[in-house]
Amino acid sequence: MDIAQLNSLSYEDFVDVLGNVVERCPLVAAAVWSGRPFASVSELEGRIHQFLDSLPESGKDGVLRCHPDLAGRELRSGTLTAESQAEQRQAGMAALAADELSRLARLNAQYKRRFGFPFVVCARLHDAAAVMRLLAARLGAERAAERERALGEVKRICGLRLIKSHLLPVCP
Ligand SMILES: NC(=O)NC1=NC(=O)NC1=O
Repeated sequence: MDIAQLNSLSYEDFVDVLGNVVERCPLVAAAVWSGRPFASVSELEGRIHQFLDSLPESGKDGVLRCHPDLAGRELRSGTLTAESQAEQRQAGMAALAADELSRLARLNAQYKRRFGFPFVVCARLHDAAAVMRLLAARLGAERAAERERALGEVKRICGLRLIKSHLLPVCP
């Protein structure tokens, strides 16, 4: 699908196509539909970023809270979205040893207690060791800075999902 076809979609079809570029937040696609026609998918991506940045802190926290834990119960129960499933598997989350799994679960729980939202990273860009290192390092961050850092990861995940949907050129 090219940008002209995207611009011609009803908001229902637009949300069908783009509803999960931000994990479990179809509101984002539904909101940016108002901004069509987009000159390019990069412009669309920019509108998504603007929408996310415009949210109040509670809204940003809400977006983050829609993200499933890495190697969490949803990966184990097979209830992840297709995108998350592929991303987490690529980062080696389905192949962790028992001790790595329990360390990750402990760090995730510690992170959630501290920040009130889950640790979010663009899993496709890291392997399991890097994920652990990032999580341990970010535990010490200040809350407002960590919220922005996590939202940056949501934007990276969104960009890769736009590429996967053949909408965003590989080298934007
Ligand atoms: N908590 C997370 O970071 N989750 C995820 N990151 C991804 O890239 N895919 C996920 O499901």
